Amino acid sequence: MKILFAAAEVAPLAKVGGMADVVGALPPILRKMGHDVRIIMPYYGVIPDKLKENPEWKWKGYAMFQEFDIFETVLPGTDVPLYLMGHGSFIPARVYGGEDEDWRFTMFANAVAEFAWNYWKPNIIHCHDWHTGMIPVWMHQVSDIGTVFTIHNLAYQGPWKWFLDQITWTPWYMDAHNTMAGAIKYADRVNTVSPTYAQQICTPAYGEGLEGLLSFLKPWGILNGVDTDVENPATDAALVQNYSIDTLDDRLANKLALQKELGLGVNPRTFLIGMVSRLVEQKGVDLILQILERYLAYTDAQFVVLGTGDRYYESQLWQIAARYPGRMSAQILFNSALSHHIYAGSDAFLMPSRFEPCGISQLIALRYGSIPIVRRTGGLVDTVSFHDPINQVGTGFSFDRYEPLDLYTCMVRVWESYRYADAWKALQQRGMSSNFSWQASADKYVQLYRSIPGLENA
Ligand SMILES: Nc1ncnc2c1ncn2[C@@H]1O[C@H](COP(=O)(O)OP(=O)(O)O[C@H]2O[C@H](CO)[C@@H](O)[C@H](O)[C@H]2O)[C@@H](O)[C@H]1O
Repeated sequence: MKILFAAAEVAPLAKVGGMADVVGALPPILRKMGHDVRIIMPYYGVIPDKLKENPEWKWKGYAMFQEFDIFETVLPGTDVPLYLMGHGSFIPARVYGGEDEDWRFTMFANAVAEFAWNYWKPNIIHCHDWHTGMIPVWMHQVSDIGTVFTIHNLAYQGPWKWFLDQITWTPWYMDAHNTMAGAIKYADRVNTVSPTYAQQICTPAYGEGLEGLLSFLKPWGILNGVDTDVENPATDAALVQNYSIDTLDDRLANKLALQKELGLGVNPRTFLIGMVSRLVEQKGVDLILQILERYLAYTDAQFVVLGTGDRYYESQLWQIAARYPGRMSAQILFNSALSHHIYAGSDAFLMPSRFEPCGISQLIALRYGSIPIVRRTGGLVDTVSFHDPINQVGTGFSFDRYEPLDLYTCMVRVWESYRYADAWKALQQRGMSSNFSWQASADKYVQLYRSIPGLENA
């Protein structure tokens, strides 16, 4: 099967969150399974520094009255052909933001459609989030190119139809009020990234206004995986000490190094909670802010947070950290190496999300032996099971209601459980041996592609 992945983020070249991990990890596996998978993404100003060789110029096309260039290279560390769509609006060193964001990504979507019509024709274009949402709308009447639309974040729905009408060609049949709604309505198949979230978005509580459409279409839920080559504590070059499930005691060196690196009190037995996250409403930061000071006052725990996002959350976390020197560190930046220090050095990993399509951070935490503390929602339900110390089952701690008290009591429970070193070690080992490799997900994506009429045997 010929499959073209189109996305705004692809790891390791341009990553803001988990979508980049997915689009960076799934194509190499599908390629190993024998499919001709290629990726297309915008040629951001940050990319040239991350490539060893200059990409080769291949083709010039036109989209929304703009000329764009197509360059070809391979996704670093893989044999997956990668096409970079070059246009002046993508040169600034950012992925999202800016006043032209809606226009810029709609033009990218249009360029991908032109590319697929005129340069390399796939059987399927696999689109990710609203940035590529107009592709299924335009391809709706093209019989030999199918479309799959994957929802990573339903909260961002892209430009409204009236704006699309002004900037681009919206087909006469497009009966949808914004880009995301159009993608959902006209894609041949729609999925999201976990079975539980696939059900939740069919309800008003999680559907972001699209629950009617979604409950009618019943999206597939295919769980994300984790890239086991990249996210591997036994080989991770960012760590001061590599370790595995069999050499778990070696892990401690990473905790001591993290405490030192971030100016926390260096003590092997002090319970250390880590968090690596976009600092946005979705991730439950408001809940944390309501209880954090009380928690730091009641326990001796340390807390490290790495992330960027909403200015209010950034400054609140920073201010609390300033009030608790040696106990808390707020790192308001994006830094992959530091994120790995946190996964490897923290005892527990906090993710009290308001909603969570799947979540990759908790999967990385499990692999690195940091015990997830999660709210039972979306993909967190499907990936973290409740720790029961008596029966020695489960991989993490969770709470149900989106309430500060529920998070607080859960975090106190975790702090107390940490004192039982043997049970804690067994819990870490169960987490580290859970299997969330991409292969199972890749098999399901192939099933999804083949469920499109005409592609049964492709
Ligand atoms: N400041 C920082 N520095 C370094 N690394 C950082 C960082 N902030 C975040 N990261 C990294 O970004 C990734 C976050 O991925 P998640 O899937 O957990 O959440 P996200 O909401 O971004 O993804 C969305 O898309 C994915 C993919 O489908 C879904 O799993 C998820 O539920 C959905 O919200 C992790 O690899 C994490 O380590």
